[in-house]
Amino acid sequence: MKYICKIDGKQKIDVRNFNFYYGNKIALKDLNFCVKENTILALIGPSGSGKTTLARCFNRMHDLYANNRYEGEIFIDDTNILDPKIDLIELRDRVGMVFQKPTAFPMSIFENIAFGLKLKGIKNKTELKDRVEKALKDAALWDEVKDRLDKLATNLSGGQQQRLCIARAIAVDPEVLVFDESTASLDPISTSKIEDLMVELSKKLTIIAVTHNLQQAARVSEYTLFLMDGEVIEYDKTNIMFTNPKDKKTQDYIMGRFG
Ligand SMILES: Nc1ncnc2c1ncn2[C@@H]1O[C@H](COP(=O)(O)OP(=O)(O)OP(=O)(O)O)[C@@H](O)[C@H]1O
Repeated sequence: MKYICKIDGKQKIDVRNFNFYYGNKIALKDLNFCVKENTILALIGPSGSGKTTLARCFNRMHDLYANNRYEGEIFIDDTNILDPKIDLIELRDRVGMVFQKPTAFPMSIFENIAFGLKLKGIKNKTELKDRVEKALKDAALWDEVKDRLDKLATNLSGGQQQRLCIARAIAVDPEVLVFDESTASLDPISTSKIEDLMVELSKKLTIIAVTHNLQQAARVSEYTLFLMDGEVIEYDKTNIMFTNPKDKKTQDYIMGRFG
């Protein structure tokens, strides 16, 4: 696979000669591509193609299991995040993740957001309050929860909990935000709110969004990367890929012939 970097803007992420293994099993093969800054890249592909595996490489989540192995390089700006010397806590502040299932912690709405800030060593009450408020505003949740910040977050609706997870992720000022099927368990109205939020957030940070929903990829992303069997089959501007896919496999997938 040749190196793909035909973005029309500043590059934020650069993936080079990258392979990923679960034990002896190779799950991502010879990935070479870059991601434009302050935009949304959609990762699409059939079930088992490696989308989640790739998403989890950007903040080294796979390090939780000893048999997982990365090869090659992933640069975020000038830092190779696969360098063994990298501080993983710092990396996970730079690269936030929002998962498929909303995961509010069983504590108050305020504490859900303050949690990560306190871990970063922020103790000043006024600063905590201001940053929690800003994160909730940026996640378009503030108006719905401002009068009940001390109430249990797990009582919020699924869509609200997902926006709470986004608020928690953005509270620590990440540069990159990875959404892994983050609207898959939500109703259409909540999905639409999250999509609007993704587009708004992408003005300030770089978003990678795994999705099975091709309409969603078409609605929100500027670029799309199509994966199959752990390989990049095609990478292009979304409007080009969806109207004029070059590879037969991409055409078949987009036409709903498999996956
Ligand atoms: N922990 C693991 N150990 C071994 N193999 C795994 C593990 N997790 C995923 N895989 C394998 O890696 C490949 C890629 O899986 P991955 O979950 O990344 O695909 P995906 O495109 O996200 O699929 P889906 O759309 O169904 O979520 C699959 O063959 C899967 O079986």
